[in-house]
Amino acid sequence: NENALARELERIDEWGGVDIFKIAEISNNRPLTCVMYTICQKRDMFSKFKLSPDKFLAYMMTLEDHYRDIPYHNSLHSADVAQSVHILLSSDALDSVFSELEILAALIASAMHDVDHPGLNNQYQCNNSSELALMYNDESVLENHHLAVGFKLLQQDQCDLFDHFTQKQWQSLRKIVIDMVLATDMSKHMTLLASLKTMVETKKVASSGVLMLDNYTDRVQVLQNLMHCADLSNPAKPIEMYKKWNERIMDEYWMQGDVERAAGLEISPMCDRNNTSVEKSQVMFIDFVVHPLFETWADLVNPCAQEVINELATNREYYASLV
Ligand SMILES: CC(=O)CCCOc1nc(Oc2ccc3c(c2)CO[B-]3(O)O)c(Cl)cc1C#N
Ligand SMILES: [Mg+2]
Ligand SMILES: [Zn+2]
Repeated sequence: NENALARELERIDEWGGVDIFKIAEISNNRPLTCVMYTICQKRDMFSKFKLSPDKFLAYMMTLEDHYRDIPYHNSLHSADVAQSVHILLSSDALDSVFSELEILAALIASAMHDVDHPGLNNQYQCNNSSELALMYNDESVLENHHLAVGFKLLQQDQCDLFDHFTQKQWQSLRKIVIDMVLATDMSKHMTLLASLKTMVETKKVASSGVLMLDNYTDRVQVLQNLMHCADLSNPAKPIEMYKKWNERIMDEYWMQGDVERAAGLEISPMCDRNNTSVEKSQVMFIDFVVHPLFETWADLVNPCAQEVINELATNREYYASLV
């Protein structure tokens, strides 16, 4: 079934072009390793950075093994985010805006960004004074954990993908990955979106139509918002995929609610299986979070994201019609 896998991965450059669920089925449940290997091959990363394919595969499989077998935050989701990041990075408005190292860092960040997610969110970690909340002082608890695990695994001998990098290359890659994964903490959403809006208002565009980003702060802000868009891209994908992702996130949220109810804790938003309207939650999530973010992103890379905005609007109407 290698050629079945190759065929399924052919449309990896298209938004919604790849059925991650099918990739998981035909790859013996290695969607993250397959998607990351394919993307890095297509972007010629192995020769650009002299990456060892063996170490790359060893690291990706180890990273994939450290995603838990939970309904949503498993390696399917990180494979999906990696593919979405790959496509968003290919927007014409971002053509040759980011260096190859920044692109590599963005891809590594997407693969790493939810590793070892316990299926119990930051609110639960803090309310429950968990080991992780204690470790990270209630600040972006899970996101700090994803990074710590992701980088720790890199240190294993057979996985040490960047051991030949110069100090400068390694420090640059590490800082971008940290800044991008920390930005996936939803408590940072409003700040991130505000910075994106400011950037859109003051954006400098070259005559060729590509964005002019002349300092690290601006560059990393675009990468952080790009990653955040990819992380929240389910509602902007073909409806059949969106519905599957939605079932999975609700299963995970309801499992958390069951744990909170049993522990006598206040049940987190959307986590009470006895009184959550799935459809209403999605309409609100799109109206208050996803659409404002994608609309601003579309303004930044105008007109590249128009098709994505249309898909999001169609999907919003689908759920609104069921409310
Ligand atoms: C059908 C979907 O659209 C599922 C996307 C996630 O659905 C939500 N996610 C939310 O917040 C997070 C967004 C990103 C992430 C996390 C939480 C933890 O790890 B992660 O980086 O994947 C909030 Cl507040 C609401 C919904 C809803 N519905
Ligand atoms: Mg996360
Ligand atoms: Zn995520």
